[in-house]
Amino acid sequence: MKNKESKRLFSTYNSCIALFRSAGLRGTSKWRLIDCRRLSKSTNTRDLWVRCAVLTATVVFLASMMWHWIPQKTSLNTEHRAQPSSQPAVARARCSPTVDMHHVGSCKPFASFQQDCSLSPEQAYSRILTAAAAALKGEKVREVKQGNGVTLINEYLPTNVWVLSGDELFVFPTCEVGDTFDIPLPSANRNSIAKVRSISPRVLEVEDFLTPEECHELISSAKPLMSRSTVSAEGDSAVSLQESSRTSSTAWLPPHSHTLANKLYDRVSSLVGIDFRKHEHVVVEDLQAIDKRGGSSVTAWQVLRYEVNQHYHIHHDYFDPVLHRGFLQGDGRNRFITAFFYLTDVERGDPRPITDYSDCNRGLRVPPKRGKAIIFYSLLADGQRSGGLDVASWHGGCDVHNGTKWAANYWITLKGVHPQR
Ligand SMILES: O=C(O)CCC(=O)C(=O)O
Ligand SMILES: [Fe+2]
Repeated sequence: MKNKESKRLFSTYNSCIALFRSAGLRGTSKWRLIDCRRLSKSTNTRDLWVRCAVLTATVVFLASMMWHWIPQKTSLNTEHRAQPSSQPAVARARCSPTVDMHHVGSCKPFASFQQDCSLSPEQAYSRILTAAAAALKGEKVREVKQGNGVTLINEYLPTNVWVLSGDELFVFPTCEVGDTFDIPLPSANRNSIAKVRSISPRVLEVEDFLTPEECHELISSAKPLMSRSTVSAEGDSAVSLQESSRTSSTAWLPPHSHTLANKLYDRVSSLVGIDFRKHEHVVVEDLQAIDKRGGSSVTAWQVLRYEVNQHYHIHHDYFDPVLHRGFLQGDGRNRFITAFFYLTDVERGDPRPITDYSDCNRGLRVPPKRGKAIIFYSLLADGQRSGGLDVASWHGGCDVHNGTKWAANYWITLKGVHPQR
């Protein structure tokens, strides 16, 4: 009897273990609820089998639920990660139901547009082109940009957009001093922040636009080529004069620095929101563009060096039709944007104004800082084709008090403009 009983207990225990094993589990003493040893000691065998079967079925059921749940959770994660590429989260945030449309550089909208946020970004973009053309009475609308100069293709429209007609070029809207724009610089694989420093003239400042290594490379390429800076003679801009108003030294960078210059060409293009390659009437100015007699091959970089007490008195970068009539004949070229770069930190004794309207104690000051870019406009945004000059763009480089100031000019020039005064 004892033997029979122990056989029964043994077989109950084994069956219990077998059941759990088939469910991929272990019936151990740790798991009180499904402890095979305890179950096998029970005298009511049928009851034991029923309890054991119910427990096993529960465990199998729970296990299979978990089995399905884990892969499901993983696939949800995958979907979540995939979201940015299909862009619904980003695009929805950009979908403003009301979009104000502006002319280039303008802070006042000329029309508003009710957007259907259920449309795809492409459809939304093509609808705004149509709406802008209708609002502009059929004018040929070319492009719609955000405030930072980025074309709004494949994105829903934000609250404010800038509409470009014909061959109009993007101009930063300088609505409030301190406004900032996130500027993507694909050629540098990073973004920069452009900060509005002045509304009129339009002046924006961008910290760390150039890396310290790039500043160093521009300086060392220019160093052996420096000569006294000149100004264009009134009446004949092809004639360069040494004047007491500009006492710095200048070098136009030679082609051996083209690798850096080419890289920076694209970066400056992104900075000002204009694809230079796409517009025939946009040229970056090099020495030959100014000097009709030709000259050696150079890039668009004009590097400047100011020693103590050297300066460039206030002036305009545009060519005034009254003073430079000869120069403006031909292809009617004039400076539109000055991109100006500081290549060194100039030691600060007392604060020194750098950009100024009348004298060095008044006006907007932009302290030199290595890598910083300044953008300002010499032509009015709405006068790009007529050459509407922005008289407010007076500026200068004040006397350096301490150390050496290295800087560079990069002029974005338009062809075929007809200046008015
Ligand atoms: O050096 C500066 O701060 C200004 C230079 C300048 O305005 C120029 O070279 O046209
Ligand atoms: Fe200037």
